[in-house]
Amino acid sequence: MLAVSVLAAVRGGDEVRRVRESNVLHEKSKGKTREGADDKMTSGDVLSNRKMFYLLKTAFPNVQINTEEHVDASDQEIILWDHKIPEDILKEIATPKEVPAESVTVWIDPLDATQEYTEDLRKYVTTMVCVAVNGKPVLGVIHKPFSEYTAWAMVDGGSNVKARTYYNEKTPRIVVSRSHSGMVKQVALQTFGNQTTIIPAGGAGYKVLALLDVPDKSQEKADLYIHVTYIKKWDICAGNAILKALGGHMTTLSGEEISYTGSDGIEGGLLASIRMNHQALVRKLPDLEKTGHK
Ligand SMILES: Nc1ncnc2c1ncn2[C@@H]1O[C@H](COP(=O)(O)O)[C@@H](OP(=O)(O)O)[C@H]1O
Ligand SMILES: [Mg+2]
Repeated sequence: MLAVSVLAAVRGGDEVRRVRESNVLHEKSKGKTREGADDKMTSGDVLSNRKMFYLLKTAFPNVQINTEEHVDASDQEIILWDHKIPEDILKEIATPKEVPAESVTVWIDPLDATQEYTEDLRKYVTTMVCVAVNGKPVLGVIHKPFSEYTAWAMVDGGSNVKARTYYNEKTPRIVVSRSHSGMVKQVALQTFGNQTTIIPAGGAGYKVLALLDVPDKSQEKADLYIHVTYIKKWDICAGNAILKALGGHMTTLSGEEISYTGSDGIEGGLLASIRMNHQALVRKLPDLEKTGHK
């Protein structure tokens, strides 16, 4: 499943790159977010979604797959998997685990940072696949199509990415949304003081990678990732799985674990950290309901 997830992220990424390079994006709005921003979609999102969905669906017909973009019921594409498992995965994952198909939920984000994609800010764009078992994130893949970099990890399995050696817990550099920010800057400065550096960036995948030891030159580094507005599970599940596999945490702002079954969205904001006392960070954050910062 990890091998198929990596392949799906890479193949989806090929579509994302091809559409961007053609300069014909067919940009549309799917509607508005709760905060009134355009919820955008392009041919890059749709074509990537189709490739990623059918690769996973053909290889694993019995698992629930939740994708950001709509898949037409009349479209019965079959995309075969060649059953090749890359060497690095074989080397890292010594003991595969079997789970019943009914316990699995797959979350596909065919193009994270669509807003930035339309602005041609390529470094923020990722494709992501996440596999949850009984709602718990287990496998995560984040792929950067314009750098051809892929990070993957499996909880209690292995990974091709690791944490950095140092994180600044006192005055952290905090990566936040540049296009769905809400009151995140105020919350961050109120919690950690005015010395704290805020790094606005696109994409939830990009922001999780900012916390890790990623060789890609276009990747900024941060110590924490905070989000305060509504967000969808395909945006965050892969990052959550990778952080968890590496000993980090992604929770709501009040420290609750996120369950990756059922509804598509989460209301309680996000706090992502690694090699820090996550619960102590949660205690430091203001209660957003009370302060009206939600
Ligand atoms: N308030 C909100 N409502 C809906 N989607 C949101 C959101 N805040 C963030 N997202 C989605 O989460 C992803 C990361 O957001 P950001 O770049 O602002 O940090 C983007 O996904 P997509 O690009 O896949 O749509 C964005 O659309
Ligand atoms: Mg998307």
